[in-house]
Amino acid sequence: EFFSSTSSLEQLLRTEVILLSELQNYVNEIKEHAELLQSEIDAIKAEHLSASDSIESYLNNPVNAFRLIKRLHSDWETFESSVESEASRINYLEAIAGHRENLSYPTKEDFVGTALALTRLQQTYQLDVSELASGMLNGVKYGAAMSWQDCFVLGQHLYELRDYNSTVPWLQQSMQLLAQQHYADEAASLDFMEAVVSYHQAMGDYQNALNLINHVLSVQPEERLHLLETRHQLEQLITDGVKRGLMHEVIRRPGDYHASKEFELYQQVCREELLPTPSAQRDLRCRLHSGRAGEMSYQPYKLEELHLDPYVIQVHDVIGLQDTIDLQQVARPKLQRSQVYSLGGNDPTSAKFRTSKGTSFPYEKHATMQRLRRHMASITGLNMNSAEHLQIANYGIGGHYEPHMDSFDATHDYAQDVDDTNRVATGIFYLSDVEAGGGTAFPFLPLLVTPERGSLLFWYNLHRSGALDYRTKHAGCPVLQGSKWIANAWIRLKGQQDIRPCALERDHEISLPFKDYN
Ligand SMILES: O=C(O)CCC(=O)C(=O)O
Ligand SMILES: [Fe+2]
Repeated sequence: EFFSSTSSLEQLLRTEVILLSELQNYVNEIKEHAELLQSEIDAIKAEHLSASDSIESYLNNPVNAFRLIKRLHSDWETFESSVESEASRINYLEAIAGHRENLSYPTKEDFVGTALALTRLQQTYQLDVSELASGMLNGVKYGAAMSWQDCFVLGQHLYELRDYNSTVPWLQQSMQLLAQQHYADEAASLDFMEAVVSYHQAMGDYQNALNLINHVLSVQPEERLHLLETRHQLEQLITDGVKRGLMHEVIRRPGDYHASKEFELYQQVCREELLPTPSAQRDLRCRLHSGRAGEMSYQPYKLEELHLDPYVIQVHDVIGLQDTIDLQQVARPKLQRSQVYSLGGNDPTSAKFRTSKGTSFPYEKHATMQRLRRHMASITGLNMNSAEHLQIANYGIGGHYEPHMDSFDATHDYAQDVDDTNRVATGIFYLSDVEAGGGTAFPFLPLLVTPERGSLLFWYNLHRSGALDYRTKHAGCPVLQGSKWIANAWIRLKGQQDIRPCALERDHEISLPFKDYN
């Protein structure tokens, strides 16, 4: 599976480079073959030219007569068979068949994944489909433009997924691009547009159906009279304000998280529409923190408070560029599609709401990881003996992790867990910058943390009483541009009793309203 991380997409690019060179070989060979045939054609043409002066005297020459007969008797057959058994074609097809076995190819799941990722980006960041299709983001050109076929295939796919609201703008964009092609006025293009009219009609998107019919009729008013009837019906439906069709039939399931208030908050935080209030920011400080004595204290940490209650900090320049590169390098060959613990079950599975690739290591495995552990210990003062393995993850374009708690609720089966206590705190080392999107969002605070290479984001998931602090629900916003690398350090409660003593008073009420916010 390739779509979920940038690292594995590189393999697909390699596949394409090889396929391209095979195709180039094939083209070179057929060009050579074509040149050979051309020289034969030229020779025969020259012969015909000399014959054209006087056909009779030409044919009266026994040599010419022999040559004509010989050509038609055997040469033309040779041409035919040389076309028929063109070695280059066979070589090409054989080479490609061989590559099918050995090279990396995307699967249907990859295709679905990228299509979903594109619409996720479009929806989360409310991108303009025509801008996105033209390879622009916020007015900046970031990539190649999509063709009308690209947009159509994407729209068709979303249609199959019954995401009609996402289908509409892509089909609309596809038809607009088609109308700009030099072959737009040809019958085949207009037939295609007519077919797309039926899609819009079926969805109940009458306005786009009508616009498209009007366009087709404006190009071929005489030939497409059969559309007048449909046009009339559509106009009637629009005037009557009829709401019918697939778009209106999808019933929002009551538990549809993507339609919830919480999810809307999350998306607003990702878009930076929802920012911390000035009063929440007033008491925040940046300070130098010398860290726990005896640990990595040769240089004070640059600690920035992001939120006081719950306590969230970002510590800048904790590890160097080379460390982040090392960790990516070590993780790269081991990346697997990230798993999540699904509700009710303790078996991890891959899910649409978390698309990234990850792998984990015991800290002892690598000197850089041991350094991360000592930094964590020094900065937080917590006992790292109860830390889980370091988890390194990579998100590709559109990669995200929807809002979740890192700590476990009452359904967690500790009997199946190597550790028997909850995750008291989370540390995220950012191993890369992200060019656009991909922030860590806390919808309830509200807070968006920008990934900054070498920095550490840290917060407590639990109240001092040990109860879950629901305000720390957080998410990885979709990556809009770039490749996001993080290393997660989860610290368990065991062994922290003297460091962060349990509060005796009930301190968790404050976060209860966020428990089932939705
Ligand atoms: O990617 C992020 O910014 C957050 C990741 C996260 O929350 C997790 O892996 O548990
Ligand atoms: Fe998390």
